[in-house]
Amino acid sequence: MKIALIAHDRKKEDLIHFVTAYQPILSEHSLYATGTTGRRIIEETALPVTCFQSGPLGGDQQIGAMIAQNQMDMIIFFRDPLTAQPHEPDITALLRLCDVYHIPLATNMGTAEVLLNGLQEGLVDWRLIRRNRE
Ligand SMILES: O=C(CO)COP(=O)(O)O
Repeated sequence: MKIALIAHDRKKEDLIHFVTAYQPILSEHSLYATGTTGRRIIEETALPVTCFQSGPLGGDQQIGAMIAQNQMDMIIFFRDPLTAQPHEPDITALLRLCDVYHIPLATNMGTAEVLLNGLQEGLVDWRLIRRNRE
């Protein structure tokens, strides 16, 4: 499964803790991330991550493009709801594409845990069928 990991600056620490805790599950999948988030994960875990541009420089849009091409299966995006982001339109566009293409999306740790446990249980296997059909 192709999973994108994204965190705003004040949520990066939370994401590192989450990724560390769920490393056994995440290591079975292909991981993608916006630039700074991805580099932090690579530095602090043993997981391989394909890094896109930093979010404000187009990383959210690159992940959105993968969704539009049916090449992304899940988004874990720890947003900071208390800080204005210069690239807010890109963030909104990414979340919108998740809804357009029915891509499972978690924007906080509670939901992310449910998603990864569901992934383990096979609840997202329909994505593989859908991705391989096109
Ligand atoms: O801004 C982001 C998502 O909108 C995250 O980008 P970075 O991972 O480069 O910090």
